Amino acid sequence: MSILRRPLKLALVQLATGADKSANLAHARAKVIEAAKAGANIIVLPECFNSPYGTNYFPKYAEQLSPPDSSESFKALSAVAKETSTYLVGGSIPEIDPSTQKLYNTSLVFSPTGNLLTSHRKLHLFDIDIPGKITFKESEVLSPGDKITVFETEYGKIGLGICYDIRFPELAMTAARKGCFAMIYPGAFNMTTGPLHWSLLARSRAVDNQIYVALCSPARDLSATYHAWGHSMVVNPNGEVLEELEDLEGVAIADLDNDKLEEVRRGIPVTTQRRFDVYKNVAE
Ligand SMILES: NC(=O)CCC(=O)C(=O)O
Repeated sequence: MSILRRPLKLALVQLATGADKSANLAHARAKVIEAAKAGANIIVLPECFNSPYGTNYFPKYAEQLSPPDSSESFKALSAVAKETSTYLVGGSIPEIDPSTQKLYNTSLVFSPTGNLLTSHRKLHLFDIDIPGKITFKESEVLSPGDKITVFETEYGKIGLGICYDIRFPELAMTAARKGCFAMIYPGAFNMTTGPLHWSLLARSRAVDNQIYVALCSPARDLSATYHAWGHSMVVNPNGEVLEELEDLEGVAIADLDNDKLEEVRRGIPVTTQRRFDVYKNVAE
């Protein structure tokens, strides 16, 4: 059963990023502090918040995450989580595993004391080809993760995915069935699929599972090679958009509570009406 133990404020930082990693980290710190001052308890940064988004950038910006001291981004995220006493879902960064030399798109989550709570390597790589619109192949340089990520907070359990992961309902459903009250996705949709599917997918995952869903994008930068859709948003368990930004930098803050979760589940009790006796193995 998904439970949100007490009300919380969730902040999405739709960050303007550039090519200078240290400047991106400093800017992220300033915006996290701004969100914390506005009362946020859990703060989310976008996908690839410390680098431009593109397969040619991932190897150049990749950091080794172990030991933590070897990662500039790990240290910066941990420090600002501690400084603000907030949970910080640190968007994602390109990671290199020194033992295999494989690269990953990885999200780090920190507790209010600055300790690493969990990390998620993007499970489903963004490989698409829409002729005349967009071709992107993360798998040219990245490897996929191999686990579902759920982390515990004082508010309850939260599931974590990265961007393209939202297209796979099985991930959100598994997390919801493990008791998560929310799914959080740092993401960076584009100008083709953003208008088509960004909001639809967020609302679908929320309605499928009767949970909160949050998507956090970088701000749109038309001088970059990849134009992010923006539109960071928080959706409630009824599929209603609570907060949504446009394309520019900003911070969206939404109030989450358990009453809404319970009300929606009482009214339309799909969580208890599922027929797993009929569709017990969807992978067949
Ligand atoms: N960074 C991504 O995974 C982009 C996903 C995306 O744009 C989509 O349409 O899916």
